[in-house]
Amino acid sequence: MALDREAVTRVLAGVPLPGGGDLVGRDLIRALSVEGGAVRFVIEAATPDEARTLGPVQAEAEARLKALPGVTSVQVVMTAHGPAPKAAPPSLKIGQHPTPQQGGPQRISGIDRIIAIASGKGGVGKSTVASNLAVALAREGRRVGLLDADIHGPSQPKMMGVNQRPASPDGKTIEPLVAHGVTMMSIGLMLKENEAVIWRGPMLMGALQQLLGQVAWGKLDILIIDLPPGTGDVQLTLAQRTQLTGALVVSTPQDVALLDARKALDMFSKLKTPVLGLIENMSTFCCPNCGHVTPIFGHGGVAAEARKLDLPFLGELPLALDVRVAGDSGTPIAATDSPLAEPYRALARRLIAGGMA
Ligand SMILES: Nc1ncnc2c1ncn2[C@@H]1O[C@H](COP(=O)(O)OP(=O)(O)OP(=O)(O)O)[C@@H](O)[C@H]1O
Repeated sequence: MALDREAVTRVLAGVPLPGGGDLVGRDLIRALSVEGGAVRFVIEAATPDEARTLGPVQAEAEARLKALPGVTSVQVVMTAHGPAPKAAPPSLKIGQHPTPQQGGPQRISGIDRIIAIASGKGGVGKSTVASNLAVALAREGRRVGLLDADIHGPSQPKMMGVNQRPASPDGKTIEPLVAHGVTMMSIGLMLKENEAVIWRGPMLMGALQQLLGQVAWGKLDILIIDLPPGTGDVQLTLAQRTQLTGALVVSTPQDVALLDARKALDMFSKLKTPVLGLIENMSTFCCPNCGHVTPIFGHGGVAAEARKLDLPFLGELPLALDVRVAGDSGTPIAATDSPLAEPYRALARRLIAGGMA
């Protein structure tokens, strides 16, 4: 039987909690995703203290899931409401409380434009678009930065093929890494592998502020920010503190993804962040064997939505096995000579022509 959310939920419902009840019954599971054999979710504790007592529960849940047939990997993140713990956050002091900021959103010196890549729903390919667009823009000669701000599931280190810990010779400035011509930084590079993230609210804002302000980005034509999916703290903090050129919203053509994309669009409108355009990912599926093209998710939905909302439609990106394989291998397809690099090149050129990159 194929692995699915129900099977995973059943296992989690069997993991007991110290004070009675179980992980599912007491509603502690958030953002559960099951992709192939990869299971990811967040355990949301009420307080940082409770998060600490749930350590053994997290380990038990991981062990039980790993024993479930079909599971190849389990990634669990712990979050907590309430005041952030006083204990030192990860090294290089990423994750400190934010410092007060006078005035409204600010520019980052040396960076001409900042574009956030957003999606309403997880798993629609936002990170894939961010990395490929960054590489395609760099191939067009732009000076490009890529900031992975997806605190709960940073995927850019894997997609861009980097895993070194960034250096901080002076203990204050963080030196970004460079991959495929792109200057990059990810919150994932600052955390130890499997380290539980128990930041919420202020700590999260502090971490983001540090990544924007303490990373030695140098001179950039454009900084691309890969946001977490949805409409949460990171999006809010970013729009309130940083002068964004605008946001690009990625969606698949399915109604359910579009429904969530509308929520993201509504959030940007409330935050007064211009939406520069919509992108349809997984538009059509090109069979790697016979070349036949199928609109698996009902191609054209995002273009129609863009027309309806009077927003620019910036392009369609096909669903293709090679795109995923390239992302998994650390060399985005846009960095290769594959014909599948073409739609990303076209997107990059379109942004450059429109003065957005
Ligand atoms: N056009 C595409 N063709 C094939 N696979 C794709 C494509 N776009 C994304 N994928 C694959 O789908 C999965 C999810 O993509 P990705 O991580 O980019 O999505 P996301 O929206 O950033 O997800 P998350 O919400 O987890 O941050 C990845 O395995 C990725 O390789």
